Amino acid sequence: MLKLEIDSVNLEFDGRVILSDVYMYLESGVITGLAGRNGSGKSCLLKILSGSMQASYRFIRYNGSHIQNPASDPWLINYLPQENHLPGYLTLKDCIELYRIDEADSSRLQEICSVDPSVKLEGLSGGQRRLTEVCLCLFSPTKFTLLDEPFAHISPVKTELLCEELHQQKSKKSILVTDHQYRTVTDISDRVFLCYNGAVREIENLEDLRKSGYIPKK
Ligand SMILES: Nc1ncnc2c1ncn2[C@@H]1O[C@H](COP(=O)(O)OP(=O)(O)OP(=O)(O)O)[C@@H](O)[C@H]1O
Repeated sequence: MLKLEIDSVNLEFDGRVILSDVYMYLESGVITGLAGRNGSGKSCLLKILSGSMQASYRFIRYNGSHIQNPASDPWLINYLPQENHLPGYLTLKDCIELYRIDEADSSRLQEICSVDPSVKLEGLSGGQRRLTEVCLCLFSPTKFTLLDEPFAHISPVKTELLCEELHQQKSKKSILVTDHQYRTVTDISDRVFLCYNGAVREIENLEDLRKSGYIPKK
């Protein structure tokens, strides 16, 4: 089993504390959900874990050993930001190469996205482009995949297909998902963390999300 831990995360912007002494962990074969109100620090935590944002302090361990920069190993973590980030002039075929996706997974990706490999990303609709960027991360052979709002702009039928694929892929890797479609996130996740008041803790059930004020009272 592979384990990635992030510990003692402190993040401030202009003296405003965003994350304080945060600990969270990811394990292979597991889908981890991350919930929390707007602005609670979820995206920042994913960026810090992926190595794309500096924190005032953070300590990352991979299988018990400290790692300085998670981004230095291209096979370790990939990260889907909240906004689409791939240049529009790339075709799906270019992206499949860039993400080192093998032939079998590439066929599956094209099936889910219903996109021709010769099409440029700029020629896709908002939802098609989002789904394509999500699937590229998911099918890429990294050990950990961090997905920030993978269900945004995606139709119900494609959301269901994507959830099925997340289940398939978790046998090969560890997946972290944060998204405000909290029912989808809690349904697919094996464990769920809540980002609240600068801290992150594991929750037991939807009632914990309700108590935190993240989801409405019944
Ligand atoms: N580069 C930055 N400079 C200043 N403040 C920032 C920066 N990036 C994030 N923040 C602030 O940090 C806080 C946490 O932001 P973050 O994007 O992590 O929230 P989030 O939980 O992902 O929210 P949402 O659910 O709305 O996407 C917010 O108050 C945001 O304004």
